[in-house]
Amino acid sequence: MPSNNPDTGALGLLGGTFDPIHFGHLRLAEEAREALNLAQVALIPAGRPPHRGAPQSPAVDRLEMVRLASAGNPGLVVDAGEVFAHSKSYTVLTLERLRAQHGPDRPLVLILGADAFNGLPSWHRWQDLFALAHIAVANRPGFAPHGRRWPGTLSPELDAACAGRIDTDPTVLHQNPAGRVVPFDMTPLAISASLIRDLIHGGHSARYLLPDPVLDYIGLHHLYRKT
Ligand SMILES: Nc1ncnc2c1ncn2[C@@H]1O[C@H](COP(=O)(O)OP(=O)(O)OP(=O)(O)O)[C@@H](O)[C@H]1O
Ligand SMILES: O=C(O)c1ccc[n+]([C@@H]2O[C@H](COP(=O)([O-])O)[C@@H](O)[C@H]2O)c1
Repeated sequence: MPSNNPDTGALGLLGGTFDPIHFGHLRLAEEAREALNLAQVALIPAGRPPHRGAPQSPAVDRLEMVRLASAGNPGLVVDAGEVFAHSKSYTVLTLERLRAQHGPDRPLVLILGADAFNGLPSWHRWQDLFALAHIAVANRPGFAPHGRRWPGTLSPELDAACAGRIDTDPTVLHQNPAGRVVPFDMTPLAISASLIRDLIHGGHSARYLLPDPVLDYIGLHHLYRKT
């Protein structure tokens, strides 16, 4: 039986630009926590995401929106270790920090949407990620893997790196601290931060795509509006 102790049980890690955080992120975290029996999921807003331009909203606002979105859910915690750093938010460095913090035995589970997982071979020191954490991959509308065809659609290098690591039984995540790749299904939600930014920029409503307190914060701070 996996431990749900918030200090020792498997810890999920969901990094993102969160510009802004939305229900796609929150359901990803919540469904991962439930489906994979994670003790908690840490939301880790990126300061300088490596593979895209600078976020539209300042770090302080994106962090506050993540705090507002996760408030009241003891299954979610906020990790501000990346968001104010001046260096790029390389996941391998964050995993090294968290591995040192939590010790060699605690299972760490990096949670990725299918789009992020497909891009893994372009990440900094990506092959080292497997020694530091497990990887759990969720479906995302518009991005190919998984279901019955997965992992047949992976790029050859990702396919090779995942060989012998893939398991559909999430209990493996609790038997080792790192190294397994587990696909899981979440409620498909075709929500993206860029859609929300575009709606607000165009003067349209983004209501019901993200939590009301986050939408209120966006309004109060004039984020994503036409200048
Ligand atoms: N609707 C969704 N369903 C599943 N996974 C998602 C969804 N939205 C975001 N994710 C995942 O959350 C993580 C962080 O995503 P990110 O902060 O880049 O959000 P985004 O909505 O993709 O942003 P943008 O539209 O600005 O690219 C990634 O692993 C991504 O795959
Ligand atoms: O480590 C890398 O090279 C790397 C490259 C691209 C993305 N990431 C991380 O993946 C997460 C999602 O990134 P993004 O750009 O889709 O918001 C976020 O935590 C980023 O820091 C990490």
